[in-house]
Amino acid sequence: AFLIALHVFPGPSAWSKDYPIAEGPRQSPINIVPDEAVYDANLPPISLNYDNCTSINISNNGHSVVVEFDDADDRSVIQGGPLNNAYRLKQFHFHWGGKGCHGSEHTVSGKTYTSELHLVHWNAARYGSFGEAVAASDGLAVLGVFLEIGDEHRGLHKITDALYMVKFKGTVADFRDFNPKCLLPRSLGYWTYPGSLTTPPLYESVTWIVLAEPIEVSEKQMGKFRTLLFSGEEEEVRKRMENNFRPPQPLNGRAVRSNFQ
Ligand SMILES: NS(=O)(=O)c1ccc(C(=O)NCc2c(F)c(F)c(F)c(F)c2F)cc1
Ligand SMILES: [Zn+2]
Repeated sequence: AFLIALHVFPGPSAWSKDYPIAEGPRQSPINIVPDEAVYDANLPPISLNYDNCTSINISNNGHSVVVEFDDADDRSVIQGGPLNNAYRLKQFHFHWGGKGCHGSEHTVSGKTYTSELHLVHWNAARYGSFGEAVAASDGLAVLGVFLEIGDEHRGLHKITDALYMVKFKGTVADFRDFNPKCLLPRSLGYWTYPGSLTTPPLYESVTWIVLAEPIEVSEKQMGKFRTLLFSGEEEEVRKRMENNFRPPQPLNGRAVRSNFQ
């Protein structure tokens, strides 16, 4: 049964067969070791300008739940930090576990969090579309935010209350006027390193910016993520969407820098 499972829905360990870059030099996620991170006093703060962002929809793509934004102009961008120009917000999505405290993609000295939010931005100063930027070494900037179990998160409610509309793979629903700024922790202290997409095609095109301070969400809110399904409405076998995270990959000598001591 295990071998059938591996064949039917190949997990991360099987990706290198179809995507040899899975064993490339700058893969993500990684285990971040704060004591080995290089404090870089020249790293400016991250600047997020989401005030005029336009969310469009929320969808279940069979891997995660994704909120897409209108990226036709520079209305919502991230800049500063390790970035040489403004990167446009395209979408955000989450990775999470089953019950318990694993589920994040990045780990911190081996510690896993219950979930990880990824805000995906692309370099519109240099590339004409997300599809073009996604394969370029400086094409993407992903802001990672850890989620840990604690008090209920008021900003997350709008998302968890919409999940019932996108239970099945391939479902999409309107999702307007959501500003992801409410999902950020108080501090924007971060680690940054050159990495990749954490799902196929695993392109090594991501400047990762991982915030050190987690946000708190309740077990009840996380439970709603686990009511999503990997499977489509027509499939007879229902597979709960959980554990959609890739484990940490070799650092291969990359420097992880921090803007805090
Ligand atoms: N977990 S993460 O590292 O933050 C991550 C971020 C974005 C994507 C993504 O956009 N995939 C779909 C996708 C592609 F993978 C493409 F290569 C492409 F050209 C697309 F247009 C596209 F939507 C995958 C993983
Ligand atoms: Zn992700």
